[in-house]
Amino acid sequence: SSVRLSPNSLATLFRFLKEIFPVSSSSNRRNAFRISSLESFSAWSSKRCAVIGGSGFLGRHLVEKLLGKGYTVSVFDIRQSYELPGVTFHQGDLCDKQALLTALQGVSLVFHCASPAPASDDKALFQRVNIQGTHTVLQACTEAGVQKVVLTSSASVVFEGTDIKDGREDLPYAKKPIDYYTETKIEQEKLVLKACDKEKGLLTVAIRPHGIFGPRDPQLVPILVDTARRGNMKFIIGDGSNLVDFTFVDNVVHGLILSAESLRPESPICGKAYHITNDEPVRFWDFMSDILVGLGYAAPRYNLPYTLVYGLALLLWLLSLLLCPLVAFKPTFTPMRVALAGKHHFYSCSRAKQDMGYKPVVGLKDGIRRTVESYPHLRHGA
Ligand SMILES: NC(=O)C1=CN([C@@H]2O[C@H](COP(=O)(O)OP(=O)(O)OC[C@H]3O[C@@H](n4cnc5c(N)ncnc54)[C@H](OP(=O)(O)O)[C@@H]3O)[C@@H](O)[C@H]2O)C=CC1
Ligand SMILES: CC(C)CCC[C@@H](C)[C@H]1CC[C@H]2C3=C(CC[C@]12C)[C@@]1(C)CCC(=O)C[C@@H]1CC3
Repeated sequence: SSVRLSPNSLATLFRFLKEIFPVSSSSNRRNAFRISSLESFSAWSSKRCAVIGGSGFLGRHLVEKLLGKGYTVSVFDIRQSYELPGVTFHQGDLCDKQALLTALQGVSLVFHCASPAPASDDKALFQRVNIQGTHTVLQACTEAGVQKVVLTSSASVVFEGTDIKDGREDLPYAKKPIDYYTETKIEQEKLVLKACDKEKGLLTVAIRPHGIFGPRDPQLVPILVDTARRGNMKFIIGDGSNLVDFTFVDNVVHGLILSAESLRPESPICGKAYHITNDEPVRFWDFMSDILVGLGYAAPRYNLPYTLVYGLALLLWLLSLLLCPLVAFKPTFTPMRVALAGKHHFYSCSRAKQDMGYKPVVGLKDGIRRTVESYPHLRHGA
């Protein structure tokens, strides 16, 4: 195995030597001599990673799993939401290259999981963070001598609001993305995949999860419960037969780590995108009902025609735009949510199964149960 020299490699080597040759007991010294080749240096440094967006929902689950697998983790995020032994926090904006460079010292693997929340409708913010910011992340990775970048993209990059059944990765990117979030996730994925360059020693891959749920998820369950508490979860949009992928967070984490560990110059995954889901498409409204009933709320019962609800959502959204200088209101049923609730959108994971041996580690039923149990404060009557 080879070690690529980078502007940071001397500092990294120095830290490595300090770690394996501490001034200490004779048993430590014996250990130090056991790990004395360049190969072990390479193995050591490949266990040092950074999680950009590590304070977020997915990022934190990823950090916890990485620690359990013996990685040393640096978190880079605009906010610090927790503390954990073994994790170094670097608070900063990913558009700030200098701040990133500090966090990437000695790191060989970067997971990029940061994005503004999809519910925000701030075009400029999405462009700045997801496009310019990702460009800055890639520049910083190159300068810091990072060898692998794993992006959390989204299966939505191919979703235009019309049915997708068993969609594969070769579907074209959405020509009319449903919102700014999706529009900028497309550009972000393109940037990261294009940056894959074996000659320069930077390998990249994009993981595309869909509908992530699990403990501490800040959007799916809280939005659902909020809608139910306001008495608006009585209706099923469309006939209720549309199949959708929801992905338990542990499966996304598994896919991310698997891809990082499979990412080598000779691997077929370099510069490619991979769908990672639970691989168990489910009726959208059955999934919502399972969560609602699990938390003590009634399941939606009355069907409404899709086009009627979509039209109303569009009208409300336009009104909210027109009236925003006078009254600030955010409709629950945005056109994007209506499309996600009323259309088929499920994806094939066969590429991930074939190229990296992906298999979900937690089934849907189990994932739902664990999620419901993790929200005692959102139970009906709590
Ligand atoms: N949740 C889902 O269903 C899906 C998510 N994804 C992708 O997975 C990734 C993680 O999503 P998720 O965990 O749900 O999102 P979260 O919002 O929980 O996590 C994202 C984290 O990134 C931080 N962040 C935002 N902007 C910046 C910035 N400029 N610099 C540094 N950090 C920043 C956020 O801080 P703050 O909260 O303060 O903004 C947050 O801590 C995202 O890339 C998302 O696009 C893909 C498919 C589905
Ligand atoms: C009010 C109800 C009709 C729907 C409530 C649930 C929704 C909040 C969620 C159902 C599908 C989810 C989803 C995402 C966010 C939360 C939902 C809309 C994403 C847009 C998150 C970011 C992505 O990359 C794609 C996701 C698709 C599914």
